[in-house]
Amino acid sequence: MMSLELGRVSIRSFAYEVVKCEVEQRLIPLLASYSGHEHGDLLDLQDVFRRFSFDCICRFSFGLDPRCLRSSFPASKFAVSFDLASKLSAQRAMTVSPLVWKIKRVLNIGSERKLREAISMINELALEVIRQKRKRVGLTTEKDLLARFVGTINDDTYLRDIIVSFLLAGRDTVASSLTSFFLLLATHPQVEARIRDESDRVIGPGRVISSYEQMRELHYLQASVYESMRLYPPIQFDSKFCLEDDVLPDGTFVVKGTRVTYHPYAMGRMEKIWGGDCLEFKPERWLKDGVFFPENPFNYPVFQAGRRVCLGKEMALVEMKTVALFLLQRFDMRLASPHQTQRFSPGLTATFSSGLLVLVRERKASQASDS
Ligand code: HEM
Repeated sequence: MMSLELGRVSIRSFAYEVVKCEVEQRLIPLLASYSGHEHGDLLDLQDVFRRFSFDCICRFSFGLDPRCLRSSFPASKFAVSFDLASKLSAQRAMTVSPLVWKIKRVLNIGSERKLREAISMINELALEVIRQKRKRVGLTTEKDLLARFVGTINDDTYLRDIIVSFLLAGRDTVASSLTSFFLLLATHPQVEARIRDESDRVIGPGRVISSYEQMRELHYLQASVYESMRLYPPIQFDSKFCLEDDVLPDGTFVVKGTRVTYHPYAMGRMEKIWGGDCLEFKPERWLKDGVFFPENPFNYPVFQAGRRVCLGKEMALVEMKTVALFLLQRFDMRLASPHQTQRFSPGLTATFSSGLLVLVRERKASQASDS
């Protein structure tokens, strides 16, 4: 049901409207307020994109606006509880023995107590949003996911779990993909220039994209986004547990109960799949005669593959491409420490441990239209 709904053009257009509004009304003004400080304020783009993606996914899923991206950088209760719950869950997954957290959970102490409190805060807020939404059924023309489902799903707890899983799935992943994309653009100015050229050719010099449909013609941009996630997949590895004895396509026998892990980060850097230049950032590898050509998803499992493929893939691509188009047209960004090696923090989603500090400069009107 959810995949059918997300496959509709109307929901993709709605995703585009949400993202465009957040970009124009919050992201651009925020970056503009940081531009012009030649040696001045550095902006942590990773933090900005986390706030941005939380606002977007909440508006898309619930029709709720946590306003995390206002320039005062307010801390939303919802976002703080989300952060805490994600961090504590990741820590659980990394403990040597699950026995430790299981005992803490039974005794309701330490990290398990904090996790329980954070989850109940999220659940309360989510249920309140659902109750409010039910009151408005038939009275408004809201287009978010929740509004599409309140009429057909009567079980509030089930509805809450669907929506919360969307927030979880669609926040840090998008923030991570945007952060590494802008890192790669900052270190590959020739790719940045080609994205601007393509945008000028398809959309028009100095003009901003006006519809979701226009985006389909931007093949080089699509290739750049895919290429960036090949090198920096937001979910670097993922595990599944085998329910029954099984045999993998290469003939490997897997006994029931085995944990099987696939590793998109390693796969994205394998010569066997991508050739000798696998470590280079080369969007061209995704183009045939200038047209984007997708790789077999089993070789590129960034959104997973098969029946449990990511349901928000299109929304994620819309978000990334919209942000790229608007920001590249308006700003130049330089890394504060161009030679710094980025290290990842431990966690469920790839995050740079020192953020991504940049200097922002607004492009002159002439540059923006002649690029
Ligand atoms: C670049 C951004 C994203 C990446 C790389 C990504 C990747 C993935 C991956 C690898 C999975 C499979 C996880 C598993 O089964 O263990 C997944 C599942 C999922 N994703 Fe995404 N995702 C992204 C953005 C989004 C967004 C924006 C949304 C929501 C609008 C979303 C919604 C979902 C949902 C609902 C599932 C669960 C599907 C199921 O269990 O059948 N994702 N995603």
